[in-house]
Amino acid sequence: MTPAARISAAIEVLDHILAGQPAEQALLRWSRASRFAGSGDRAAVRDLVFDALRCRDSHAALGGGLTGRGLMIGGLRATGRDPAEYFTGQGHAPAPLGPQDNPVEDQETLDIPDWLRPLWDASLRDRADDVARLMRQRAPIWLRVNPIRADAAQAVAALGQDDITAEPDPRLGTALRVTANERRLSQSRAYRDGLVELQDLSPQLACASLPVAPGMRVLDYCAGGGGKTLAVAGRAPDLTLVAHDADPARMRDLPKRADRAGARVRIAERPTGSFDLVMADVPCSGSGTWRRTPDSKWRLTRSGLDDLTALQARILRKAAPLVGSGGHLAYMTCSLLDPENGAQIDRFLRGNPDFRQVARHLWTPLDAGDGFFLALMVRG
Ligand SMILES: C[S@@+](CC[C@H](N)C(=O)[O-])C[C@H]1O[C@@H](n2cnc3c(N)ncnc32)[C@H](O)[C@@H]1O
Repeated sequence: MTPAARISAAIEVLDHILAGQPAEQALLRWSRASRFAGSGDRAAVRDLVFDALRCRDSHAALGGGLTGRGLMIGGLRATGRDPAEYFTGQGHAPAPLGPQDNPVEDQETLDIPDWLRPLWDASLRDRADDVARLMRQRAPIWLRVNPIRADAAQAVAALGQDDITAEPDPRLGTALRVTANERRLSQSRAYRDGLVELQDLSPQLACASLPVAPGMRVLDYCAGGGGKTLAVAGRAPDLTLVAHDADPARMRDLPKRADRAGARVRIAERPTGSFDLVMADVPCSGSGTWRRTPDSKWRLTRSGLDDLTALQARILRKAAPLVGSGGHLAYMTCSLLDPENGAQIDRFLRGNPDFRQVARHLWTPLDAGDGFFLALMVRG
């Protein structure tokens, strides 16, 4: 496909997304209907669509309006290119520019939804504008080296065999930042043999800070695919690791992932007893990961956020009794919003005087990874 034909395809996909279709579904639908598109075309169209969604309002203003066409025109102007070179109407290129495609005046925006802006500012304070600006960019790809299988140098060498380059991060010995050929990861030997897992830097830093010691009983109360379970698995020997999720189907791949990683994990539908560490990586707005899933930025609503905070409070109520005396409760979100983070934990601590907070941290993209929140509490 020519660059102009890719733009036409992105316009079509974006129009479906703007009409309410989730981004992944709209892309899949387009790719199924476009057998002529090769893997390079599919990746390029995906990038165009996600770049546009990250900067939805500012690109719409630059491109004459909130349509797929407006987003593509605005995106070209934002990067200093002349849309007229692509919008020629020839072949599969979009129709030539007209007066309706002129920029709209006075649309100053940092691409945070209007209703959310006050909450965003209150949550991030003096970092609010800088974090909003970073949310308009692509996120770097991070890997976690699995210490059960390899050290960082061995993992880098194994990735190199598949021409994937990655650099260790000075902040954490197990964190690698991928610098080339990230799309080869899932087929690489290093990944297939469990030397590395895809995991953003911020949750890696959070998991590395948890109190984990040999022989401990650890419960991952919201295990999902097991990203946090496996991050803890490599931290100490002889752990009893139990994974739970209200939706067991979410843990379907966990046994296979654990095998690949060389970790022993027991799945529990109804966890009982007491644990030295209970992790609650709760469902959240995902506002810390909006660089990777930019359509969710525009889908979040006030009532959706209220539903999430109520669910988070219920999960905390259920997880807390499973923490043994002297044990820890680690509450985590990939959100940057205070109602899901600090305010949630303040309310929990007020209602549960047997818990005391020992650490609280909010990572933001200013730290290079996604937005991520951790509150660590001890019981008794
Ligand atoms: C943010 S995801 C977890 C991601 C996972 N920890 C990881 O690292 O891959 C939140 C998970 O909480 C689960 N969940 C939702 N409600 C729950 C509840 N009441 N109790 C336990 N888990 C719940 C969801 O099914 C979802 O898998």
